[in-house]
Amino acid sequence: MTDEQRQSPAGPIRVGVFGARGRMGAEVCRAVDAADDLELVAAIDEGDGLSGAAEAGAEVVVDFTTPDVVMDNLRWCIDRGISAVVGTTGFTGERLDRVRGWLERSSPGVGVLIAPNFGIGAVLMMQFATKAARYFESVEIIEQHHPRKLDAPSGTATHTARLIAQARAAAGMGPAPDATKEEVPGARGADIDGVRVHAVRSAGMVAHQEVLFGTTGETLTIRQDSYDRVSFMPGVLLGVRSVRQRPGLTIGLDALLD
Ligand SMILES: NC(=O)C1=CN([C@@H]2O[C@H](COP(=O)(O)OP(=O)(O)OC[C@H]3O[C@@H](n4cnc5c(N)ncnc54)[C@H](O)[C@@H]3O)[C@@H](O)[C@H]2O)C=CC1
Ligand SMILES: O=C(O)C1=N[C@H](C(=O)O)C[C@H](O)C1
Repeated sequence: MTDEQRQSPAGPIRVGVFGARGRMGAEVCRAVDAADDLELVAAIDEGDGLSGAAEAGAEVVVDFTTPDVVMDNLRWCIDRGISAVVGTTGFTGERLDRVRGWLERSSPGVGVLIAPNFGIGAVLMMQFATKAARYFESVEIIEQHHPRKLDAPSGTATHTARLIAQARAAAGMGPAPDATKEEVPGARGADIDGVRVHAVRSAGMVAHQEVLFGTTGETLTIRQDSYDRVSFMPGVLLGVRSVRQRPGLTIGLDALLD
């Protein structure tokens, strides 16, 4: 990084992208390139080495890689005082605690935003589902994705299930009643904090989720569909523009939309 690069606080935000040749990373590179207030200074994928981002003076890194590598990437950013916007999945409670620990020991002002879903509709779908949770005895989540997705259930479905379980617990409700004996293991989906989650993988899909609630005589379905990865870009760019004003760890896009 040159002195000239360091001395441009009012200039465009200098952005690095990790996972730049992936489906999401490539879209993020295009979106950053097209934004007047952002400058794409590093586009890094597997095998490139991360140091190019520091050498180019990245102030914010956007990570869309894999659950296997994202923790090392984040540690690398935090150690160098680079803020990060993370869409990569795989964040358990234990992982989030580790990130918080790194941030407590980092230079002040480093922000990390980890969002299971950057789609505005998806954020609202999770909020609506959380609001509905206490009114319905039954709840099931059906997530549907493209068949090249590496993980199941999706980060969004896992996060939604946890939010619903917390809302039910706060209302004094336990898991949804279910008398079914599985004749084939997995027939009833995964159990996340007492909420059943079903993962569909199909050609022709991008990212979709339904939350199905049921009570006596009625059901409520809350559904969100991302038909194109551009749907995630307004949320990602909002994160890039905001993350340095939010030192520490922010989980989810909700706080940035208020
Ligand atoms: N939060 C959100 O809104 C969204 C999150 N995702 C998540 O983002 C992640 C990526 O998804 P896709 O782009 O579909 O996957 P992808 O497989 O198309 O892209 C991942 C990229 O990361 C690269 N990579 C692997 N190791 C790396 C390393 N050490 N350094 C730099 N690059 C590395 C791969 O070579 C690949 O190009 C997944 O976890 C997915 O679930 C996807 C869409 C939206
Ligand atoms: O891999 C994807 O495509 C997506 N991953 C995220 C997830 O696991 O929730 C977000 C969105 O569903 C797309």
